[in-house]
Amino acid sequence: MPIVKNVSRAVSQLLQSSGCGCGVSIVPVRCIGVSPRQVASDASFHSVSFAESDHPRVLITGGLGQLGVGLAKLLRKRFGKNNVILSDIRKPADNVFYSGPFIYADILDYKNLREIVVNNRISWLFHYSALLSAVGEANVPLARAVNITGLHNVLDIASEHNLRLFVPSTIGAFGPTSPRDPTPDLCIQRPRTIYGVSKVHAELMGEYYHYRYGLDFRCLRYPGIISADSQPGGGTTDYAVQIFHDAIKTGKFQCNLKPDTRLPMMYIDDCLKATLEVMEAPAEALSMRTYNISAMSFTPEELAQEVQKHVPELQVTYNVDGVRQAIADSWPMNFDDTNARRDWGWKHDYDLPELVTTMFSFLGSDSRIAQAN
Ligand SMILES: NC(=O)C1=CN([C@@H]2O[C@H](COP(=O)(O)OP(=O)(O)OC[C@H]3O[C@@H](n4cnc5c(N)ncnc54)[C@H](O)[C@@H]3O)[C@@H](O)[C@H]2O)C=CC1
Ligand SMILES: CC(=O)[C@H](N)C(=O)O
Repeated sequence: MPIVKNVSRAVSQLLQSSGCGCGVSIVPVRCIGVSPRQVASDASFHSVSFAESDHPRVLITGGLGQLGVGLAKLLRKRFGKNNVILSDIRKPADNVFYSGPFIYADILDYKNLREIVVNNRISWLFHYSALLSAVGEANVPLARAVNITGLHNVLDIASEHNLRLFVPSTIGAFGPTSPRDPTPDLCIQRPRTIYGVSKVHAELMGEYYHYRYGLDFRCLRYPGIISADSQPGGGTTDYAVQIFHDAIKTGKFQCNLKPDTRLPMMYIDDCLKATLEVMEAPAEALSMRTYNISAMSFTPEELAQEVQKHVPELQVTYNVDGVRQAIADSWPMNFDDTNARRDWGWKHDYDLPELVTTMFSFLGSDSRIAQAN
C-alpha cells in the first residue's frame, strides 16, 4: 500500500513523545500537499444553507450504475438535495444531471478524489464503483484495478478525512466451500471470482482500518438487487431483472441460468433502506462492521411462475451460460441475516409476490396484457 511510511512514523513518534496520552488513532497518510487542480464543476456546491449544514455531506462513487441514482434520491430526501453529490466516470442522463449535484470522479485518481472530498467538505462516502461478477471475469485486470486499487484510494481518503464510509459487499463474497443454505455472517470465504475476491478484500481492509485507525467503516453484503428504473451492470443475478423487461416487450424470455438455481435476491427499495439504516445506526449498536442482509430466495423457475401470474403468455426457455452458472453454483442459496435483524432492527418489506407486482406497476405490464387480450 503506497502509504508514506516515514510521515506516518514521524507523526506517531511525535504523538508518543508529546506524552498527551489522549489515545489518538494514527491515520494512514499518503502524502501531504495541496493539489493545484481545481474542480471547476464543484463551485456551486460551496454555498450550503445553514439548515442543510446540519446534515452529513455525502459523496456517492460509481453513482450512475444500477443502485446509485436511487440511493441519491433517497439520501437527498433525507439530507437535502445539495448535500448529496453523485459521481461517476460516465456522462449522466439529463434527468440525473438536473436532479442534483453531479461531479466527475475516477476512483483511480487519488488526488482528484481527495480534492472533491476536501472542497465539498464530504463527511459520508458511499463507495459504489465496481465491476460486477460477470464483467469482472471478462476483464480481470480492470476489475482488479477498480475493485482493489480503487478501494485502497477510498479507504485512505476516508481515514485521512475522518469520513463515515459505506462499502457494499455481496453474496459473491462467498464460494463453493462456504455453507450455502443458509450462509451465516462468519464462515469460510473462498470465492472463485475476481469480484468475490475483491469484495472479501474490501470487507477485511475496512474492518482492519476500523480497528487500526478508528475508521467508521460500515458494510452490507447485498443479495442480487432487482430494480425497475435502472439496468444491472453485468452480474450473475441480472436475469431476474431482464425477465420483467422481456415479459413486457416480447413475451419471451431466455434465461442464462438453470431453472433450479436458487439465489438470494432483494428489491432495490429494501436494499437502499438497509443502507441508510446501517449508516444511521449508533456505533454502539453495531457488534460487527460487515452484515449479511436478506429478503427472499428464489429460482428462475419460481420467478417465472410468479411473473406468469401477470403475463400468462410469457414463454421461458433456458440457454445456460457456463461462466454465470458456475458462479451461481458457488454462491449462497439462502442468506442468514440474524445479526442485522438483532443489532440494528433490519426488516425487509418485499417478498416475491410484492416484488413482482411492484416491478410490473413501474414497468406498466398493463399495456402488454391488454395487447394479448
Ligand atoms: N446490483 C447488485 O445486484 C449488487 C450490487 N452490489 C454492489 O453495489 C455497488 C453498486 O452496484 P451497481 O450499481 O449494481 O453497479 P454497476 O455496475 O451498475 O455500477 C458501477 C458503476 O461504477 C462505475 N465505475 C467503474 N469504474 C469506475 C472508476 N474508475 N471510477 C468511478 N466509477 C467507476 C461505473 O461507471 C458504473 O456506473 C457495487 O459495489 C456492487 O458490487 C452488491 C451486491 C449486489
Ligand atoms: C450479486 C451481485 O453482487 C451482483 N448482482 C452480481 O450478480 O454480480
